[in-house]
Amino acid sequence: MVSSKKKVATKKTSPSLAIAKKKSRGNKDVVPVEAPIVSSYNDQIRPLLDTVDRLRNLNVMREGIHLPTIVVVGDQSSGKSSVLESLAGISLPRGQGICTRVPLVMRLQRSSSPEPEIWLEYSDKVVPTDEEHIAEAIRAATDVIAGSGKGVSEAPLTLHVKKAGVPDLTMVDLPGITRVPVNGQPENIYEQISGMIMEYIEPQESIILNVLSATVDFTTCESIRMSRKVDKTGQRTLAVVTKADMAPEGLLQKVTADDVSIVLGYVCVRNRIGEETYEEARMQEELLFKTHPVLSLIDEDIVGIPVLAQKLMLIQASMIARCLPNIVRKINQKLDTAVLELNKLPMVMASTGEALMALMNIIGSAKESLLRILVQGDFSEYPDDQNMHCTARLADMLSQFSDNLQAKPKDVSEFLMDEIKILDECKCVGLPNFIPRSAFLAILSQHVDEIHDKPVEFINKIWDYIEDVISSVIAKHSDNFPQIQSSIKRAGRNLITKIKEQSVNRVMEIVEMEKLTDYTCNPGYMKSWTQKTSAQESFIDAVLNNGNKPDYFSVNGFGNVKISHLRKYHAHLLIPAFDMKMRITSYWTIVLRSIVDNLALYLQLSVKQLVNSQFQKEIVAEMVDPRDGGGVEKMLEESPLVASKREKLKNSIKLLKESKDAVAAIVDQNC
Ligand SMILES: Nc1nc2c(ncn2[C@@H]2O[C@H](COP(=O)(O)OP(=O)(O)OP(=O)(O)O)[C@@H](O)[C@H]2O)c(=O)[nH]1
Repeated sequence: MVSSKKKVATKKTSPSLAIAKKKSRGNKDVVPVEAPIVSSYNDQIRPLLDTVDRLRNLNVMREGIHLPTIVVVGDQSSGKSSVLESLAGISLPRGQGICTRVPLVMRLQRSSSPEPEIWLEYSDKVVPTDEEHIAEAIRAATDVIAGSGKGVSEAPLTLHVKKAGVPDLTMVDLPGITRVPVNGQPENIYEQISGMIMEYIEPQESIILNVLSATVDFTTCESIRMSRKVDKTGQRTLAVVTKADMAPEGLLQKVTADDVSIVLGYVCVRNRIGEETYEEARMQEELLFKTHPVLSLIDEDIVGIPVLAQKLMLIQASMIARCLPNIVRKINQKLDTAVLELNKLPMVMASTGEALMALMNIIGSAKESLLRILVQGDFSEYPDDQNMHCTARLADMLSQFSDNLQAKPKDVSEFLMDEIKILDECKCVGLPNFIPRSAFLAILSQHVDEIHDKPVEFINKIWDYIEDVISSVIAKHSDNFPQIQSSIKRAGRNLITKIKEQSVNRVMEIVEMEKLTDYTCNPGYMKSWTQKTSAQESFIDAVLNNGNKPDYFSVNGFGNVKISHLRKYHAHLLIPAFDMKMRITSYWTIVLRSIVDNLALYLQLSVKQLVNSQFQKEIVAEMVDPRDGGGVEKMLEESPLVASKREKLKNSIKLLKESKDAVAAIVDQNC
């Protein structure tokens, strides 16, 4: 009967992940008496599995190294736990509704002992159990981890099964995906479960065992949607179709059509039902696929738990062989980085002298950094942080200030009126064509008052910026001494406050000086004044003599200005007013430039002084100040942060070294 059966379904396994050997359905001997994953255990594969197992034992995943793992996913009640049970020949919690509420890592290990050893591990606890009580023990452990309700938890539970007839195969069973929370489940149950599933199936090293119930349309399965997100082409997805007995019609078409693109292929199974023993269940499965009028048409290479078991073993072995070189590389890389980081941590200091030395080193290296970024324009230490490219940022700020200072102010009064008013107030008995110096100084003072705040604002902004820079440089260089960071930063802040005060005074002096004296040796002044004043005669003519009485007149450097309001003034007031306007305009341009120049030079000088001497002095003074509990002494106590960092790094190094040893044999063999 078997030989006459038409084989229709084709297998889609990739050549590297070849399927298990065929078995005759007529031969009753193939029904396993123990767990089904037995038979051909390849001696070449065994060392690979052992290596990964050792790495898993060492918990190398803690270091962010993913190991090849079979991850079982499926919609709720699709039969995930039943499949695992069938594979391992043990009872797991099964039923309607959510049973698996935490990631269950199932580690099957072949053992030569006739007595199975079974134990659970979770939250540093080891709970021995036996075949009859596994389900109960898992339920109890799940309640401890995820609470007794219906909630889920990300903390894994590991079930070790050391038993004759099972190979080293590690699978992770995850909670079934549910869209709608059932009674007592949190509202975000879907997000919680799907997040957990994604975390397990995302690594390229994971093999996705997608459990699909024959009773549903595969294209609507949430687990398919999720696995396709991380494995678009289905290269690392294998589908197990459960409940073949419940929905035999159309199953053949479903697995043949492969609407959901599963490259590693499908295996249709019938799990244990009710109180059947595993032996009975396997026999029933065998019988079902052999005799059922529809199911018997499916290719025998893709039906039954024994086929699934063989297939998984080969897929896992092949995945391990493929991933191991990369795992070895990652272990070495992570080990190197951890050793380097540990070496960078400061020594534990035994005396004040050592602490002082360490402090001087911090100050010295911070000072060097500041010198490079603030004075020399060398930002190689911070290539990607533009804020720390200080000379450029300071130049930007200066040029912005210069533009802002020299921006033409909006004229509040009409053309020449300020000058006329001041001249009128400064008039005295004397010849009319002399401009009183007091009038010129008065108008100059008016101009200075208008811009007075800008240089002060600028200098404050500059020091605020430098304070930020100093603070990040200090933080970087004292990273290993968090216990003194606040004192050093305080010293930096105090220093900037002092410098700011001095600078503001200095800047105000620079500005005030401009009020008192009108002086420049800049030839540009005479040139500009001569140019501007040459239009004086025609201007006066347009205001006073032009019969057309024009309302506007074009003045060089001012554009078309209104002149109609000036007709009521006498020429002996208009002429000096025009002259004074041209003088003050020519002079003011020079004053503004000189303010910018002075500030720029002053800034350079103060930054240099800050870095070269004040910085070091201020920090040392702060750190040895006994009022503050002696900052240097604080360095003797290792900060808890560094201590825990040191501990963590040491643990990582130990684990990575052990992992390196664990893979060494395999690496040597393959070299
Ligand atoms: N008839 C039949 N019933 C099955 C088969 N596989 C599983 N079941 C039943 O389907 C129900 C759900 O199976 P489980 O194995 O608990 O499903 P699960 O996906 O682990 O469930 P959750 O972890 O709660 O999402 C149980 O009552 C099983 O007995 C099968 O092949 N045939």
